[in-house]
Amino acid sequence: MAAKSNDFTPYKLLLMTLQQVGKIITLPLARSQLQVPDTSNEKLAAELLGHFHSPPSSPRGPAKCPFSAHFKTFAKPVVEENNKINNNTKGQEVTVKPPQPFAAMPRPKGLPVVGTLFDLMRSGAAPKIHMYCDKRHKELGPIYCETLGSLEAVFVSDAAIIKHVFASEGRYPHHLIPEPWTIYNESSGNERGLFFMNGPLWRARRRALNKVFLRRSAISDHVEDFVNITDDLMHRWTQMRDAKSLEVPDLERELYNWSIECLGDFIFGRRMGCVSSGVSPPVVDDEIHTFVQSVQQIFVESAKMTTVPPRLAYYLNLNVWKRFHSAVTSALTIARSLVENKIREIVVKAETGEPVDGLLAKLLLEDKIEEEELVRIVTDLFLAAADTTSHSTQWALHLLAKNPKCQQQLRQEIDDVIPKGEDITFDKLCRLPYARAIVKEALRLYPVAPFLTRILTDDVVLGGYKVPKGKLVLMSMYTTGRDAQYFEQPDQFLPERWLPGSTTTTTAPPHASLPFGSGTRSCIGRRIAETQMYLLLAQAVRHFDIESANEQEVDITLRMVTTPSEPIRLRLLEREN
Ligand code: HEM
Repeated sequence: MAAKSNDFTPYKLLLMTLQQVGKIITLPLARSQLQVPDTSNEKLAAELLGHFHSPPSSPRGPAKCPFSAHFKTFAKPVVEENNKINNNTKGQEVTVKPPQPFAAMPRPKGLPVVGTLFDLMRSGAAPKIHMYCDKRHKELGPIYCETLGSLEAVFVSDAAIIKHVFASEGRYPHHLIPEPWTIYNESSGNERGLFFMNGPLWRARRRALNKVFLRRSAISDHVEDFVNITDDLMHRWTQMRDAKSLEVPDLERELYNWSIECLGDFIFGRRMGCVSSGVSPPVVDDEIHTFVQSVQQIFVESAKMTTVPPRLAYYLNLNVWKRFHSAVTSALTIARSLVENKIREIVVKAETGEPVDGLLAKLLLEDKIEEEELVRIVTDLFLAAADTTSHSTQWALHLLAKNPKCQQQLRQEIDDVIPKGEDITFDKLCRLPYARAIVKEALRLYPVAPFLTRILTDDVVLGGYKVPKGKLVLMSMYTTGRDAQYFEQPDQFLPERWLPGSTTTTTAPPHASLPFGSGTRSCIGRRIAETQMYLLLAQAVRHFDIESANEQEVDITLRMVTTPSEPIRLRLLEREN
């Protein structure tokens, strides 16, 4: 792609740099640009809820299935009255004063043009923006407005206000799209998949995909394959551990490949070859190998553009932009070929009267989504799935490694629900409340998307201030998840806080921890991701006693998503099975 360097003056370049540097902060928020279920799917949600086994009841109400909170958001959108009543954080109703103008909202002092951008740079820039905003909330309260370069946003860390943001998101929720991806789409005239769509098209596609992604049978049919993939990974880890340190090299890549393998199985109905059961590298054909590498590269290069303003990188055709551009193009090209092959297979089957099923067949034949659009949807599903699931699983394993008692309790639960030698099924995975609590707790402490984003589609009163339509709202989920008013000992890993009857059972409102977002644009892959994570954690503690080999505290570094500041190192001591 040619650089658009015409019409440049040094002054323009400087101005553009200042403007664009401000946008760097949009990048770590990237994951929150993905989202969605559909409020109109009440029937589907009710049907799905009906299918689930109910775990024991909690002090806060009747028993819930692991996914019920998620589906209920589709079934019954919350609507609150805007100006008359406000819920405080304890859920009590308080009469509020008439709303104040937007200009009265607390703001940090900043410079003209760049706002407080230099404060952010001094605090570690984009990779540490979750900490920067956490500090701001402590100074300015649960709602404030800040201008960082060219980006003005309202930051919110109060569960009741967050709930109200989602209740006001309207029929077509709007979120922030990461800038490199917007530029790629604009410059190549390329349209993209679900999380780049907006308005009625997004809604129609989301409804079609909800039917596949949220149906119990859609996931349960794949659990056997997920079990085989995870078994292979465990065998591989057993064999590939370093003889002395017992560590698995490059855990991040191992989990990344596992997450791609599971999603590939879900979408294409076949193994991709990214996970082998032995030490040797997986036998994977060149096309899939390049696809996986390209998808990963897209994240690596996007993350680098948190320090180089993306539009500047694009205009100057910098190497980082060239690599990003070529990775996206390559991923789209290979996704096209994978989808085309699958379509050919479906057509042949349909012609010979063989039953055709699976995600692509449904979208193609029932929902009449065209091939080109399917390519975009599939590519973006891989983008949304791979890093999120692998990093979340990595954090959960790290926390387990540091908490041997939790490992033991998980092992006990698994042995009770799935005695050794019995098949692992979706139903049984739904009956592991402690595994579920571990995942919830890991995601509370390390939310993949530390900020959820919405661009307001109407004027809304938030926290007593009139916020005009079109404003960007960033919900600081990292801060809310670690807020002592919601969670006792907020920095401690205490999975039992999510279980009924424990001394630490949380009474936090649901919007205090939303790792998969909320409302009609929340994560469509939640059930797949959770199923995969329960399975992997269960298998891992069955096979190994896990110890942490990290010598110092592992911190968060945002690289588009919440990632560890140094590689997670696990020592895997094989257990007698
Ligand atoms: C632990 C793993 C995962 C986490 C923590 C996660 C988290 C999220 C979050 C926070 C959002 C934005 C929600 C909002 O703004 O309300 C989102 C959206 C999305 N996620 Fe996930 N996700 C995960 C796995 C997956 C998987 C496995 C897939 C695909 C199968 C997926 C596909 C998507 C898509 C397509 C969207 C955008 C939906 C839309 O715009 O309609 N995610 N995810």
